[in-house]
Amino acid sequence: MSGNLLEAQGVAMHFGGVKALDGIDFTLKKGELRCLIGPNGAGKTTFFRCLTGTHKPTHGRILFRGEDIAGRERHEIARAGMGVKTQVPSLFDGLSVHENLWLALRTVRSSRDRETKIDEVMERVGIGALRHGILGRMAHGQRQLVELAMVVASDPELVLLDEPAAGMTDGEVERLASIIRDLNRSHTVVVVEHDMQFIRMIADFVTVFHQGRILVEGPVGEVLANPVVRDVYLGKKHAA
Ligand SMILES: Nc1ncnc2c1ncn2[C@@H]1O[C@H](COP(=O)(O)OP(=O)(O)OP(=O)(O)O)[C@@H](O)[C@H]1O
Repeated sequence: MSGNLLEAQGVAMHFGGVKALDGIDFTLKKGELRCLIGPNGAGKTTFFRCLTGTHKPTHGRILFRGEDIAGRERHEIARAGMGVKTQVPSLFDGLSVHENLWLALRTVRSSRDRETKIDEVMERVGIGALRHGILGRMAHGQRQLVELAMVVASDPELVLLDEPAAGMTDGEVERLASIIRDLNRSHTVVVVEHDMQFIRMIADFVTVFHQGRILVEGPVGEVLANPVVRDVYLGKKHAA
């Protein structure tokens, strides 16, 4: 056993002739907050989808807690302890935030325990004021926070967030950044994001994707100052 929570070994994903991923070796330790960044078309979303079971990789292994999950169904991967924000299966627009969380926590038998858990999750994500708000009437940013609360409620070992700051106001982005940092005290977190301002707010360690490969990884300050990374973002030619 390597001691890694997640390990990708030689993961490739081909769509016809397009090599969206071309041999990804990636490791993540328990307790990390890792950001996956890279320019458009770099392969971040494809990698995320391989991790969560939306795509079955063409080649390679994905070990989660030591077990190969590559190609498994999404619900099996979720059950193994991965919480994914883009795929919240049971969000009801006609119900309130409290009602949605109540349903999400139906495996908690005792009503009192369930209420306690709901309060805890709402406080953690800072949505106590939205408790009785109807989901379908909420602004985009508020809804994003509710979706995050649904993921937190399931108490996954690993939280995967795909562009969580997309479409949020500056204030909401700041709040989201502090929620994610707080969440990382108890959970391992992976964030796919191309908003650099947001990356600077939350990241310690980043992995840069480029043309289906990992170009470089390291501490955020070092990586963002790397001239090769800058060139890739500015679209200058670079032989990876
Ligand atoms: N379902 C698909 N069919 C064919 N090609 C695809 C498919 N999904 C992704 N690709 C291609 O794979 C490459 C990587 O795309 P991907 O969406 O993973 O990049 P990304 O880094 O997430 O980009 P962005 O930041 O724009 O979301 C791109 O060339 C894209 O066109």
